[in-house]
Amino acid sequence: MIRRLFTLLGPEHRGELRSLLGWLVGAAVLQGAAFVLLVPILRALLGDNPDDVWPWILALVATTAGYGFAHRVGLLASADAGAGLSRTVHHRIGDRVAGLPLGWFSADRTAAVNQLATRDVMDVMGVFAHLLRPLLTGFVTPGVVVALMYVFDWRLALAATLTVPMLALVYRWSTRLAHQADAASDAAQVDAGGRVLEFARAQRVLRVFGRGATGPAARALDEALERQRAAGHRQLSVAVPGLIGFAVAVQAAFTVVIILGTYLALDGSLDAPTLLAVLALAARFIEPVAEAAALGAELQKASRALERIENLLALPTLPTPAAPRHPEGTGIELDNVVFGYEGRRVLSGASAWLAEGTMTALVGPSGSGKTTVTRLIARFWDTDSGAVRIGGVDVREIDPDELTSLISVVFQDVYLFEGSIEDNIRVGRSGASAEQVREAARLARVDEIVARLPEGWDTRVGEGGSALSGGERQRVSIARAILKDAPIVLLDEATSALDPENEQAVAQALAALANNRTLLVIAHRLGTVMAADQILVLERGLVVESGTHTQLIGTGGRYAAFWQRRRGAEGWRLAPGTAPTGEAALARLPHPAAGH
Ligand SMILES: Nc1ncnc2c1ncn2[C@@H]1O[C@H](COP(=O)(O)OP(=O)(O)OP(=O)(O)O)[C@@H](O)[C@H]1O
Repeated sequence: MIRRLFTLLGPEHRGELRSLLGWLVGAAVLQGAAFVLLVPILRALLGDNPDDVWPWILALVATTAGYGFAHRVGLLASADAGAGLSRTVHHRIGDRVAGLPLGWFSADRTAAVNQLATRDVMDVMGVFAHLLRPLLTGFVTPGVVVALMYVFDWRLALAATLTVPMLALVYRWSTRLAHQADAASDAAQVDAGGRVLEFARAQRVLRVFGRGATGPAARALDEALERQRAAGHRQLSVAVPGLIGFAVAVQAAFTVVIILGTYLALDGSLDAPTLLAVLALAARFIEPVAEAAALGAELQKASRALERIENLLALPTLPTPAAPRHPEGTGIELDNVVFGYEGRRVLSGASAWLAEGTMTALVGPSGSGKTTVTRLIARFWDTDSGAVRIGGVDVREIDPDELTSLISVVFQDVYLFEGSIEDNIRVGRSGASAEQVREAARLARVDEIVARLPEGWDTRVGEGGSALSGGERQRVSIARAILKDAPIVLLDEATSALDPENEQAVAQALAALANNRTLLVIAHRLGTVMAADQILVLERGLVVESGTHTQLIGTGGRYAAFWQRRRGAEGWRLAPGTAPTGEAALARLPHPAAGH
């Protein structure tokens, strides 16, 4: 366990931890020595020459002072090590989580990471802060006593030594029982935690259907909580016999020593003062040893927490290039890209070229992999085969920081942080001046939103940005991207129905963003599709058509069929600001499954 902790913490903490261990072991050894000094002191006091006691008393004072000092330094070092450990482990977890592919973050795993970063780190930290000292005292101190007893009476010392394997066996049995019970209870607890999260997240949907407190989600939660309660109960009933068993074993071991001591004393081969001292020692030891046994269960718990942390830290992150290359330009190439989620193929050889500084609209039926294409360009995942290149360089060979600085992503579901609109735009570039933020806001027409808000720029938008409409949130997000000024923009257009004014504002914001940038838009509005330099039609995992609106209409393929349909649709006018929302329209692109 200690070795695993050393590995987890890395070489920078090694010296500090070694000295902590040194002080704690030193304190335990001195404590054992101080206990054993009772024997010569009692012998001298009760012997023929009581004045012989003084050197022993001096030795006792020196040993006790040494123990006090080492104990104090050890205690302080324990607390420091605990705090340092939790900092380091939190950083390690943070670094690893930041490098994991986004696909890893399912609801269950998010709950597990939550538990890992809070409870598990605390449990592991507790090893240094609270467990190590009493555990060492419980094991090292009696060990030292037994070893030193050989100096005074080898027979009693031998008897005490012989009880050690028996104690060790019972101890292992008792901690194994505790381990089994705790593992089951931990699993039930994580499950219940996950269900609580799920229940809270699903509230909106559940309430719409009027099933908040009685539906299947609530039942699943109830059942998970019941399993947790039952596991807790089982945990106690399984672990308690082990603890009692160990306490009985400790008592038995000392009873053996005392009986032997009494026998030897009656026999005349052991003097009364030594017997008295042994009795005193025996009485003192039961408590720390039993306490250490109880802590063994805690140690097991910390060991399991440590294992979960180790497992997380062993997860493969997206590999970073050993010798990063700089892209030349911002043209994007999809070269025979094959990709699937957990084995389910989404893209099966998609190829396309997005010329630098142009706008490409990506269209295709729902689920055809449009969002996936943008994720692969931003390297949220790596392709299974084929390559995504930016400026001629495979994204896997570009330094991750450089890749991040090259790309702005505007999601469809824009998340706004608790704070003012200004704070939210500044996320794009934290060092931007107030003027730069205002200019970006003006270009994305966020200033109009600000004008109608009660406290203007200082209005707090609230977590998630619920104070703003979907189109307005997307305009804030576009302002972020304008401020970031990355040469590549990947944008998932808002599908929510927009009023004509908002529609026009979003279109203008997009136009401002497109300015000289390589822009890929998952287009849901026909106006956007029309404005693109190039349209890519994605279907069955392939780019089945590419070209301008005029070219694609001319070839009479998928896009043209969709277009014909739209032209026939009632009320459809192709003018900016009045185009019908495109999601429904694009969803009617002929789908292979529909036999087109
Ligand atoms: N994280 C994920 N894990 C597993 N499957 C996923 C994940 N994300 C998307 N998928 C699946 O991959 C397929 C393509 O999804 P993607 O979101 O790329 O399609 P899309 O064309 O953008 O769809 P839409 O227009 O509905 O947003 C879908 O079947 C989807 O269910």
